[in-house]
Amino acid sequence: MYVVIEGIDTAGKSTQLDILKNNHKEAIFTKEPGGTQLGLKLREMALNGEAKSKVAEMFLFLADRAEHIEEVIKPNEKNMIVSDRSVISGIAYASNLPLEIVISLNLIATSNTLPTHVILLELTKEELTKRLQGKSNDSIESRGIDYLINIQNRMKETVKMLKLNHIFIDASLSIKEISEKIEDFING
Ligand SMILES: Nc1ncnc2c1ncn2[C@@H]1O[C@H](COP(=O)(O)OP(=O)(O)OP(=O)(O)O)[C@@H](O)[C@H]1O
Ligand SMILES: Cc1cn([C@H]2C[C@H](O)[C@@H](COP(=O)(O)O)O2)c(=O)[nH]c1=O
Repeated sequence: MYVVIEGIDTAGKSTQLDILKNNHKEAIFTKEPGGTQLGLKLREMALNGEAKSKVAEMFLFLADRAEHIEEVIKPNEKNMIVSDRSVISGIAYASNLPLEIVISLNLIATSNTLPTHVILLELTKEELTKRLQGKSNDSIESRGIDYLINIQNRMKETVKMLKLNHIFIDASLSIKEISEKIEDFING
C-alpha cells in the first residue's frame, strides 16, 4: 500500500502524518522532496530559490522523485508506505507547463509507479490566508495565495486525470475529524 498525503502548503499534512505515525508503527514514513540522501541536497537547491528558471526547478524535483521511487518506494512495495507529497505535487506545482506534458515527464521519473491511496487536504482561500500569516514562508510559499489556490486546483485535476484512488478532505474540519476520515479511507 502506497499512501500519499497531499495538499498545498499549510493544508495540515504534517499534523495528520504525526497522528498516522502514532497509529501505524509498522509503516514506512517518507517525503518528497528530500526522502533520500541525494534528495536532501536536491530539496535544499529547489527550495532556496536559487533556480531562476522554472524548468530547472521542476527538473530538481523530478530528479528527487526518480531517486525516491528507486530507493524508497520500489524496495518497500510490500510494506505500508506513507509519503508526505508525491508525483501529484510534482505535476501541480510545475504550473508553467501544460498538465499533459508535465504528467509525461513525471511518469518517466516514477517509472509508472503511482500511489494506491491519495489523501488530499483541501483549503479554502480564507483558511489558507490565515495559516500562511502564522508562519515564515519559503520561496514557493512566498508566491502567494492565488498561486497556491491554482496549484490546489491542478492537484485535484491531476488526481482525476490519473484516475487515482483518492479522498478529498476539507482541511478546515477539526484535526480529529480529518484523522478519522483518513483512517476510514486507508482501512476501507
Ligand atoms: N484541522 C486543522 N484545523 C486548524 N488548524 C490546523 C489543522 N491542521 C493543521 N493546522 C495548523 O495549520 C498549520 C499548518 O499545518 P501543518 O504544518 O500540519 O501543514 P503542512 O501541510 O504540513 O504544511 P507545509 O506543507 O507548509 O509544511 C499549523 O499551524 C497547524 O497547527
Ligand atoms: C514535491 C514538490 C514540492 N514542491 C513544493 C511544495 C512546497 O512548497 C515545497 C516542499 O515543502 P514541504 O515543507 O516539504 O511541503 O516544495 C514543488 O514545487 N514541486 C514538487 O514536485
